[in-house]
Amino acid sequence: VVGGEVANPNSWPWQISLQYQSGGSFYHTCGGTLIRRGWVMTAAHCVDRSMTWRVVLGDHDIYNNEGKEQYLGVSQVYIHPNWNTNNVAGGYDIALLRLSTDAVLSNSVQLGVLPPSGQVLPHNNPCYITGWGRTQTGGSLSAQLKQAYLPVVDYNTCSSSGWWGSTVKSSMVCAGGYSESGCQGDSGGPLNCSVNGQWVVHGVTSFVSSLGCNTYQKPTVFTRVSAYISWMNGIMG
Ligand SMILES: CC(C)c1ccc(NC(=O)[C@H](Cc2ccccc2)NC(=O)[C@H](CCCC[NH3+])NC(=O)C(F)(F)F)cc1
Repeated sequence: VVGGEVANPNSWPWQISLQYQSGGSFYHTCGGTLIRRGWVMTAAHCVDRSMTWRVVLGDHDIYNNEGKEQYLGVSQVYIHPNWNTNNVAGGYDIALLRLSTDAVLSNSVQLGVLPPSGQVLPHNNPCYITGWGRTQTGGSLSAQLKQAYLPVVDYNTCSSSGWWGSTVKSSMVCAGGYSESGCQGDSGGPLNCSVNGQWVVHGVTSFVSSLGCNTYQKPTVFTRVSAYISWMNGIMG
């Protein structure tokens, strides 16, 4: 996350850290959202290499154990069938992870609320991106979870020339586009939008400009969760 601030610990209790094993250690690679006690939603581009994954719930500082963390294995990865790893602009950047054991819910570990199928938010709807991603283009990951205010940029604006043009599809959500943005390592995490006074996870962090994370008029682009509700229900049952 470029800009914004460090979040209050566990104030986004559905945010997870997706980590891969290398040698004897695990490393943060993406964010995700706990959507059922046994299921995590993330980006397809996060899991299109087969690795040994783990999900960390209730985390704040990814480099220190503060006692509220739950470390769960991943028993199955479901990548959207239309995802094309060579074309993030094609959309379908969404995947579900079946956890090897169910999460134990608490103040620090809660389920994210998903939108109704088809819901599209208006321009400037208040949202926050959260994640442990780089804090500058080419920078390093954030040790502590960060948040940044990223209001919705409607499709009409986001797909206009000078903005993302035809790279962005209506199955995506744009947000931000000024000084705050997502960045590498935020992928797969939630776009948390305020709808009728409730936080709803409307996006899965997908891509930023290859010119740099907080590029002017290239808002962070998210998979629009409300376009994939029926696919997810088909997988999770
Ligand atoms: C034109 C279109 C096909 C397109 C192609 C690539 C991108 N962006 C990218 O590829 C930038 C590259 C980058 C590197 C370093 C610093 C900043 C940006 N990376 C990204 O946007 C990666 C997703 C890559 C998926 C493709 N394997 N996502 C993210 O970094 C995140 F966190 F914002 F979600 C954006 C659009």
